[in-house]
Amino acid sequence: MRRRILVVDDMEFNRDHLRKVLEPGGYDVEAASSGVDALRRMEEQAFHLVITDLRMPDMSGLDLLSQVRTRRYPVGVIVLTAYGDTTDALETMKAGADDFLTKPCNPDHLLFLVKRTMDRRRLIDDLEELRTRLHEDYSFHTIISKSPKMRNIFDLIKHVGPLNSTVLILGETGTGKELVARALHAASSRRDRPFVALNCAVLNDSLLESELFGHERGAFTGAERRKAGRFEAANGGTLLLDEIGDIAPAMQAKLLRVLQTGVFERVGGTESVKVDVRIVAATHKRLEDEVAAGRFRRDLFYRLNVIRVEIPPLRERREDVPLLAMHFLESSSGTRPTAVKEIATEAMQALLEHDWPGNVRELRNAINSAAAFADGSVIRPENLPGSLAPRPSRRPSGSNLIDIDRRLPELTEDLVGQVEKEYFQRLLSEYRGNVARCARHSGLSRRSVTQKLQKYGLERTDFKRANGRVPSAPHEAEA
Ligand SMILES: Nc1ncnc2c1ncn2[C@@H]1O[C@H](COP(=O)(O)OP(=O)(O)OP(=O)(O)O)[C@@H](O)[C@H]1O
Repeated sequence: MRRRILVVDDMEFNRDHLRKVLEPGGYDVEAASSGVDALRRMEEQAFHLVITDLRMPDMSGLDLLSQVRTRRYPVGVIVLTAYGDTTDALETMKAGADDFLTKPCNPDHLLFLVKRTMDRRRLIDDLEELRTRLHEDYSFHTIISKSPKMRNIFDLIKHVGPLNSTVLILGETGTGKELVARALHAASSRRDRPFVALNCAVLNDSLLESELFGHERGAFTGAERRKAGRFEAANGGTLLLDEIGDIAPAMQAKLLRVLQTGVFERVGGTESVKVDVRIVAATHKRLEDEVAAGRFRRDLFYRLNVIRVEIPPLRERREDVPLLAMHFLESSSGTRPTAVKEIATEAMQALLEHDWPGNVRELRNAINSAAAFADGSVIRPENLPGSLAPRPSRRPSGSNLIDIDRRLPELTEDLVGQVEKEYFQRLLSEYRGNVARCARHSGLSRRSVTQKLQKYGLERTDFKRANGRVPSAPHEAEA
């Protein structure tokens, strides 16, 4: 589907100019001669983007922007400002514009910003759609993902959730194992009964035993009353045994017995207690290796490994990074006085390139901390934790706000240059140096792509063997 853009300008010449650039770029363009005219058209049909002039006689671009945001039209807005007017540029961003562009517009720059804004908007729409779908389909805890591997897991949850079978969840730390366990519980008929979780790795053997099975009065010093364990607490519901790969052999034997018979005794007691509990076990370890090494009982492994869910690490589903980042940004903004609403392209690039050894938890923490450090409504690369910080040369020098204000056009151009260069590096990498395919993907002509490669000193032959990763620029590799 071609994307629809509404151009708003009181000068016919400017409207025509924008149309001439945007239509060959693959967009459908409608033009309005005033803010009022624009709002009327938006009532009648949906647009993907509005590009508006700032200064217009009846209603200014800022007023139009404020109407668009008040009426909650799901549309990106780019404002055209006069060259060198940094105050206007800042005002428009503060008022909620997605971007601004100084006049006269450079066609390539305009197309680049339009695509970037549309991509960002699409991300927000995807997130909304995912949320609605998750709510409708599963109505369980919010697991944000659009990766095919995770979607297979969603299907699995839907199918095996209602069964009583034991489930083994494998995945690195922070990949969302507990979320999946909760989702399984929510998808079962046990959903109105308790979901109980216990991290088996943090307790020593005897504490773990009494936590799991409870104890009788006087079972050990300090046991003044009978206490039910997690198995009893989870009766009728689901028990998540987290880090199951860390439990000692004696405890493995006791667990096996409960799984076989559904019966156990409290510590210090002789009475048999019978419970109806669905077991979900999780671990970051490769349990087969533990079995092979003699550290984990083979029979217990088979008991647990009835249905198996393997959650991929975040670095193997990088397409989830922007969605998750926006999700955490939105959920963290509720507690802050000034909402941080956006992640600058360069910061998003750093997020996309990081390997995330702590997976989604690390990403959540990074976004929360970056939002706390952000100066305005945008997370910039320098707000990210140290492990993600970009090379110092990318940062705008001069921390003084007035200095930055003065240099905003230059800094913006610089930043756009960096982003554009990275964009073309990624394109080349994705299409292994094939200019025709890069052109098709970006919507630019082959000639424009070739010019960009020359501008940024990119050699397409360097990318012929690249496989999805951006090779370092020659000077960076030497550094
Ligand atoms: N797909 C996801 N969508 C939204 N939030 C997620 C997702 N995956 C993980 N999270 C969040 O990341 C954090 C870590 O998730 P969780 O505790 O489920 O991971 P885990 O694999 O059980 O970690 P560990 O092995 O360290 O116990 C939680 O705050 C969780 O809500």
